[in-house]
Amino acid sequence: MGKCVGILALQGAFIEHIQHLEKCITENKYDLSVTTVKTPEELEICDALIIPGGESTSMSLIAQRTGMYPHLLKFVHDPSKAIWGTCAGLIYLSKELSNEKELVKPLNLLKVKVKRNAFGRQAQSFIKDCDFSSFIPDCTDFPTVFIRAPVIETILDPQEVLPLYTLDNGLIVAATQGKNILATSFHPELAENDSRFHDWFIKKFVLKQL
Ligand SMILES: NC(=O)CC[C@H](N)C(=O)O
Repeated sequence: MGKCVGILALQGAFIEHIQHLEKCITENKYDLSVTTVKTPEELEICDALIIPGGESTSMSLIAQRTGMYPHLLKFVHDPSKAIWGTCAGLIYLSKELSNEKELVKPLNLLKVKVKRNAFGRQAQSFIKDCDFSSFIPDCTDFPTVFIRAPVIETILDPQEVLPLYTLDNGLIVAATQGKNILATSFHPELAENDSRFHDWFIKKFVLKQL
């Protein structure tokens, strides 16, 4: 039976992730299914989990109030699962927050210290063409969306966490940990009609073909 990719749907931009994944599955005939995850039963059937962008404070509070927190904690710490956090998802996966941390109880997985809203507020959001060809073949011009984005301020375990993409000013905005964890401070799910990032995630982290 094919693997199942879950998208945490407590809060935030989960629909866009589903649309990209379904496009990749249809176009490449991957033996994969996609499901939203709001309950422990939905999480149980997943081999991978994407934690979307949104608001990490809200996501954290909802996870605690609905009783999902311990289930998420167990799932993301299982090394057989593929995990990807985008923006608020990156914050929620991290071990340490350097600011605005009062109401967030993170999943304590990604061995980094993260700064929330590192580029300022909503008005300072931006889209930038980024060259991801060092890890996605021929992807030199990915329309990369940053919305009140965090940055990885410190890598706490350089043996395990590798920077994947760094902006010209030296800020780390994407990283991997081991072979199963990906974190991006930007939103590949908001790239219109461009599913190259999702396709790479499927191939490298879910199907482990790369
Ligand atoms: N686009 C986003 O996911 C924003 C993240 C938000 N600024 C937070 O701190 O949770």
